[in-house]
Amino acid sequence: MNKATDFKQNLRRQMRKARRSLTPAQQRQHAHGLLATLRRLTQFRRSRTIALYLASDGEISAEQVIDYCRKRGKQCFLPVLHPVRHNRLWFIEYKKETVLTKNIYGIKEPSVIRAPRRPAWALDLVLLPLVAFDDEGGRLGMGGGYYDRTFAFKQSWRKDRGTRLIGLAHDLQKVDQLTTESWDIPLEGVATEQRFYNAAQ
Ligand SMILES: Nc1nc2c(c(=O)[nH]1)N(C=O)[C@@H](CNc1ccc(C(=O)N[C@@H](CCC(=O)O)C(=O)O)cc1)CN2
Ligand SMILES: Nc1ncnc2c1ncn2[C@@H]1O[C@H](COP(=O)(O)OP(=O)(O)OP(=O)(O)O)[C@@H](O)[C@H]1O
Repeated sequence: MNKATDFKQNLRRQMRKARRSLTPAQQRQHAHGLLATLRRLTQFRRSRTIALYLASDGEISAEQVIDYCRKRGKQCFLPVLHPVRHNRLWFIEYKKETVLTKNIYGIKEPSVIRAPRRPAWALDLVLLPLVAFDDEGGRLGMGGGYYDRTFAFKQSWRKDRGTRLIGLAHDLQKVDQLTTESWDIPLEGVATEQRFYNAAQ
């Protein structure tokens, strides 16, 4: 294992532990603050089709955001591990009546049978879970490369077009600078319970 990989693994372990150590009261506060941050964001206000996630492992909860979106008539989608294409995500609409099942990581996701899917590029906004971030759009995920592979098409497109990618995190998950890999897809910014870190120049 090389030095950079070692560094990433250690950072993952450290950050996952830190976010899991938050108390239920802090988690609730952060979830509430996150919605306030997003409501101030033009990119969020303008989006009609939004992908979110169901939190696990201490991730900042997006459920208040989901409730808000539904009230505002925005369509919500959840990532589902692609049943055939290795390490890619599908996005399935998440309605009140959507049946959820646990995936191989124990994360709840919509059951794919007969569910309407949406290709990644046809979403207005994707709110991504992450393990660590910096203020230049760098993102460290769980290590599966799911989001990077799914959004690899963005690298060949003009940067200012198509699906917008914004990370969601607890403010404590911020680091000075992450080393970026050739396959990393940069985020436009990261929203936390405290503020929005804008990475777009
Ligand atoms: N809430 C949520 N949903 C998500 C993601 C996420 O990060 N958060 N993903 C973002 O990509 C995808 C799932 N990716 C994941 C990748 C690894 C692990 C994980 O727990 N890995 C174990 C080792 C698993 C193994 O046995 O191989 C670990 O690191 O402990 C979880 C989710 C899609 N859905
Ligand atoms: N576009 C891609 N094509 C092929 N392999 C890729 C691509 N993107 C990432 N990978 C591979 O996926 C693996 C995991 O990548 P990385 O550690 O950056 O994941 P991550 O961003 O932390 O995870 P996730 O997106 O699932 O939260 C790497 O070994 C990398 O080689």
